[in-house]
Amino acid sequence: MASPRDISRSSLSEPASHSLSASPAATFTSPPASHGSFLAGSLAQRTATAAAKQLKPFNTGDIKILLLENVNQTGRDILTSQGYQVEFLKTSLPEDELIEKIKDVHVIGIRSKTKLTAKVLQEAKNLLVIGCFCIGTNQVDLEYAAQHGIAVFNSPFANSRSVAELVIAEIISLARQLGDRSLEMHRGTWNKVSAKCWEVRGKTLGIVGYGHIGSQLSVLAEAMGMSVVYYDVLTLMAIGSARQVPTLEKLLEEADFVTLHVPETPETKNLISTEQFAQMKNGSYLINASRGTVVDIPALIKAMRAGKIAGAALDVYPNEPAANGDYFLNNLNTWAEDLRGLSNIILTPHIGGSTEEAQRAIGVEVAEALVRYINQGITLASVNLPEVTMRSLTLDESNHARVIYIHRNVPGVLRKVNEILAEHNVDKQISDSKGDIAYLMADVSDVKTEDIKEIRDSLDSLSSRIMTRVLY
Ligand SMILES: NC(=O)C1=CN([C@@H]2O[C@H](COP(=O)(O)OP(=O)(O)OC[C@H]3O[C@@H](n4cnc5c(N)ncnc54)[C@H](O)[C@@H]3O)[C@@H](O)[C@H]2O)C=CC1
Ligand SMILES: O=C(O)C(=O)COP(=O)(O)O
Repeated sequence: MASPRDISRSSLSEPASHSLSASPAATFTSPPASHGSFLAGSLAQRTATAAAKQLKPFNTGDIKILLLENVNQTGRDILTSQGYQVEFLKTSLPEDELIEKIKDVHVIGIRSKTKLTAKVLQEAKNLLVIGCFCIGTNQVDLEYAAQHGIAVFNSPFANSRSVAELVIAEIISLARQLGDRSLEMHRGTWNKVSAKCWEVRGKTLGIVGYGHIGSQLSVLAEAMGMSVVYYDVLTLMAIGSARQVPTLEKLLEEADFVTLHVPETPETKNLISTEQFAQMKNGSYLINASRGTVVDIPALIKAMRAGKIAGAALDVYPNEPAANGDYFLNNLNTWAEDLRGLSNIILTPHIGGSTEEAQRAIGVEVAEALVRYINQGITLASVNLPEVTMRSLTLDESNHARVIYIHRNVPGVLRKVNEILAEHNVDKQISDSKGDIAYLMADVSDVKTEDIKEIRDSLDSLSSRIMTRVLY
């Protein structure tokens, strides 16, 4: 019986194609009822990248990839150069269209907008791996993906500097009311004022979440003569003269500028709400370039109308549109009109990580992780599967197969797997677990096409199996 992630035998009889330009026609088995195994090649097809002296894993032209949300050209080039079939869209998709498209693909690449919920992922019967071409992975049901053997990769810090620089710009812009002055000039009004405009030198910046972005920002802010305090759920080493404070309340009491750099979690939902605004200094400023759910926006509107908060910069919103255009926030959020009517508020369309440098670096990092996973089964830097790596097989090892067995982490599995592999020569084997998911990789030598089928079928029959892949 055909297995869910099998590529059909008819396509396997064609030679592997790795051309840059053409997407080879590939035949796929129709989507089966449940997740299962992935046979990615036959022994007859073994070929190699001459330069790298590495074995090509299978007919890469059979792999279908859907890239959404304008993933950078660098990433697209890396994926197409492998010979994969790459479909590219500039926007994210509404849920019904996403469900239709995801049914067919082995790989999906997204950014922060596309919600890969359990409802969507359960339709993705062929899906092997998700690439988040961004930092945040809150838009993906990571647990569901792990339980179904779908690896998830992201780019943990390639856009951190871009976000930190945007925040620096916003600190000065808010202190000098630059947004309002510029708008007035655009409307033809000359309004030269110094009242309630400040230097940032000597002021205190409070950073909530001292991770990649928060700590980078700390360095830049100190260089401008600011004092830095930070609050984090972890005890973290201070950079420069920054100082960790024990509670969020303490930070809010001390800071002239509060900036948020936490992930979206149940704990960070409405982290800054009415009570927290009351704890902030009179005339202080709030910046949110983390996730829209972290700030209670109606409470912010009230605090700004009351003059408690002198200015704010928001880059992220609880509901964001799928594509660029003349939407505005009003269609998605009831408070949008009130927000737009406030003074000294900078509203940007989630551009914290949107620089050429960041997008190029993310494209390369995530695409390379996808290629390593698709071709070699390497899970290094995966956010939801155990990290397992083995070196690539070389041309001299053309009679090898790489067996990947993703399984429930229950007692006795290794014994059963080794009984299956015992008939062959296992050159290398490595296995690791993360929670109740385990990942095993073994390189087996002197195997024939029939052996591969037998190994795969035997592993598929084990009750612990989540997914089996046999490469080469
Ligand atoms: N606006 C934009 O374009 C971008 C937004 N982001 C957002 O920024 C967030 C932060 O990014 P990174 O600094 O790279 O993440 P990170 O994971 O390096 O740092 C997050 C820090 O927040 C801390 N934290 C978690 N929960 C907390 C809580 N309840 N209270 C206080 N601290 C808490 C963590 O311990 C960690 O130190 C991302 O999760 C993403 O949502 C990231 C990149 C671009
Ligand atoms: O990297 C992140 O988490 C971001 O928020 C940036 O998202 P984007 O790639 O601009 O959709």
